[in-house]
Amino acid sequence: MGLSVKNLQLKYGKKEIFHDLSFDVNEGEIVALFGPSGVGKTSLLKMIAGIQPAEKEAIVFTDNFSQANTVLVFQDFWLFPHMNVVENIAFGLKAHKFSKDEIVRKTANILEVFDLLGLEQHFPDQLSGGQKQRVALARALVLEPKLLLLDEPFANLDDQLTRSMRTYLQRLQETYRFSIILVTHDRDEAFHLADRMVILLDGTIQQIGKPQEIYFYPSNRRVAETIGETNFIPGIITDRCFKTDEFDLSVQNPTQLAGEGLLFIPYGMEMQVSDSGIPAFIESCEWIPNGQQVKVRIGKTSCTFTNLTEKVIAGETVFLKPVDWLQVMKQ
Ligand SMILES: Nc1ncnc2c1ncn2[C@@H]1O[C@H](COP(=O)(O)OP(=O)(O)OP(=O)(O)O)[C@@H](O)[C@H]1O
Repeated sequence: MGLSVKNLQLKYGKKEIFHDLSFDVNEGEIVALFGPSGVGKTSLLKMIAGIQPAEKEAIVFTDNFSQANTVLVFQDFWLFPHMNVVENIAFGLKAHKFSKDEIVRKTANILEVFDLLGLEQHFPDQLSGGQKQRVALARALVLEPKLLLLDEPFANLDDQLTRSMRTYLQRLQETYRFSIILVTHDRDEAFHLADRMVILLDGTIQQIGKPQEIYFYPSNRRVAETIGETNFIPGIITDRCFKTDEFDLSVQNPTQLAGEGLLFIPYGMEMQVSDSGIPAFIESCEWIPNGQQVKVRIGKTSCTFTNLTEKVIAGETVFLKPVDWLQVMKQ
């Protein structure tokens, strides 16, 4: 392991932001902290970094992790405007009292790793967004942290730059095997980068799991809605059977619901176009880069699917069979 957060609380004055947060971060793991604005993600990173107080024993470093080798990179980079690129990168090394020779060697090395050669004498206001971000990451990684805390690292970059920076970060992480806690609003970013996601909602952790687990099997309706791309079909649950006027289906019923409930089908669930199953009237088909986005009506409910096994045509009625188990939820 590396970091354990145990029953962590946060209040500002009388206002409780979160309570009882517990999760672990393992060596070499990328954990995405995902939740809406104001849920306390930045405060949590600051507590882990030790720049905001936390209760004793609530943040525990193990193995060779420690607060001293944890580095936080803020959303807006916080580069020192009066220092050039080299001075910004060397700042932390000087503060940690590395020798002059070591500072020169480490700085030269990281400039190369981050593709910053030629920009050494530039000041932050002479750099593009992507370059500033690379300097901010270089300044953090030159300290060789075991744990890197990233607060919305790509929020100020355009889509193309974000994609290339994500790949860049992944490559570095694979090479140096540090752990990352990544705070993000961006679901796709979390899906793309994280080994596990921590879903923070309404002052508590709602679910911890691999991105695919959370996408296909969210623990409740709030998580499903926060992740997005959700179809909910109302019906009646009896044991492991879900029934509507149009179809019935064997389902997963992890919380043993009974009576009125919802069948949850994420847009990306693989649905086989078949000669029996859920009857679906095809309302429209749209081309999307990953295939076809199909809008259908199932009973009275409009649904969207992006992973049908066959092409379909608007106006026809087909039958759909989920390739995997579907899950029911409370209304
Ligand atoms: N020093 C402070 N004093 C009082 N309230 C604060 C302080 N810092 C943050 N807050 C409040 O605590 C809540 C959580 O803030 P925080 O920045 O940690 O959330 P967040 O999830 O990171 O939000 P965002 O995604 O918008 O950055 C917010 O309502 C914020 O206004």
